[in-house]
Amino acid sequence: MRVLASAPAKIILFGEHSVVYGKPAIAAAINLRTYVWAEFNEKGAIKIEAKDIRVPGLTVSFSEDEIYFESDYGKAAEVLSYVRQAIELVREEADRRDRGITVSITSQIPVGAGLGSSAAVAVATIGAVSKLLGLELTREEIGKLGHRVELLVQGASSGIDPTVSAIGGFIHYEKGKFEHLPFMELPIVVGYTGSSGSTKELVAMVRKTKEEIPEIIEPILLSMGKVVEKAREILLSDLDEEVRFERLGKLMNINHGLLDALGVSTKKLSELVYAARTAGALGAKITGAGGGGCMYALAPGRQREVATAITIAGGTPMITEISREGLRIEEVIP
Ligand SMILES: Nc1ncnc2c1ncn2[C@@H]1O[C@H](COP(=O)(O)OP(=O)(O)OP(=O)(O)O)[C@@H](O)[C@H]1O
Ligand SMILES: C[C@@](O)(CCO)CC(=O)[O-]
Ligand SMILES: [Mg+2]
Repeated sequence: MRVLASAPAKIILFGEHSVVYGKPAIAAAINLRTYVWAEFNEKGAIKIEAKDIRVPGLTVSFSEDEIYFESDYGKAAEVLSYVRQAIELVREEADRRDRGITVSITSQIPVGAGLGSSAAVAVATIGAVSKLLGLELTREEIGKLGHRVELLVQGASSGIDPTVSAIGGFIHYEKGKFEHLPFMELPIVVGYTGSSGSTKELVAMVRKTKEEIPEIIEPILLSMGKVVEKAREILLSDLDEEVRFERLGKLMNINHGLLDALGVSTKKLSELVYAARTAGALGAKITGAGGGGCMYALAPGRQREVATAITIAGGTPMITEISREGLRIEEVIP
């Protein structure tokens, strides 16, 4: 039997980092996907084929049943740890720790770019392997297992990324609980700096600063939570679209400033943010963990101009759409 599952990337509209400390956040699944094939192998081992993963300084290539690391083994093992943990967790849930499983991954999501590649690969792997082992899990349960994978690998995770990747759509998330927000098309442009940041390292860096100067960092996290609550209120209001976008844009700019204060922006991210605002975006901010990766801009009627400004500033614009669908079982071959 072979199973193909896929799971989407996400953007965090408001509340990254503060969500790790129990504050709310708002996120949406987007139309870039990671695909995972899962099948049994007779060797009782876990085998991972990650055909197109690109991590600076590391090349991993694979043959039928061997994995070659063209750099140090430690780094390669670390890169594949989300997938390995996802498989191990599902084998445990199914009480089939002995079962040999081969997974093969292809992905459209840039890695370490703030678009939730770690959550998408974990969720798609859990989806494919659980189906293979005959476990009946809901999307919500798969999101929770994805959260456990992120906790095991990163040490800290709010769970928002695996939740939105598993269930799809547009959500408000707080302390493991989510609420679907009304589906709406937002006129946004995502700008990719081309460089990556490690969520594990950025979350650890914020924690260290918080421990050093809690009297300064805690009020920032509190403000971020308030920005999210205000954004939710605006999204659920019946305000006129123009006013609504203008207010959301202002909140995005405040949220970006607060993230910058936490130290997770970079020169390039800020350049793309300011280029977008200058080209007429109502708001622009980092999305995801930062340290490189992506920003996004809200630009009703100005998406083309903002995309051009991002290109001129040295970034790669992506016009993305919100994906209603989360985890999908694409194919089951008996
Ligand atoms: N296609 C893939 N195959 C295998 N592992 C992957 C793949 N895509 C991502 N990963 C794993 O996820 C890691 C990147 O996750 P990380 O959380 O640091 O960034 P992200 O999820 O892309 O961004 P963010 O968490 O800010 O949304 C990679 O180093 C690798 O371990
Ligand atoms: C930085 C962070 O808040 C979002 C990463 O997309 C981490 C998390 O919520 O687990
Ligand atoms: Mg991640």
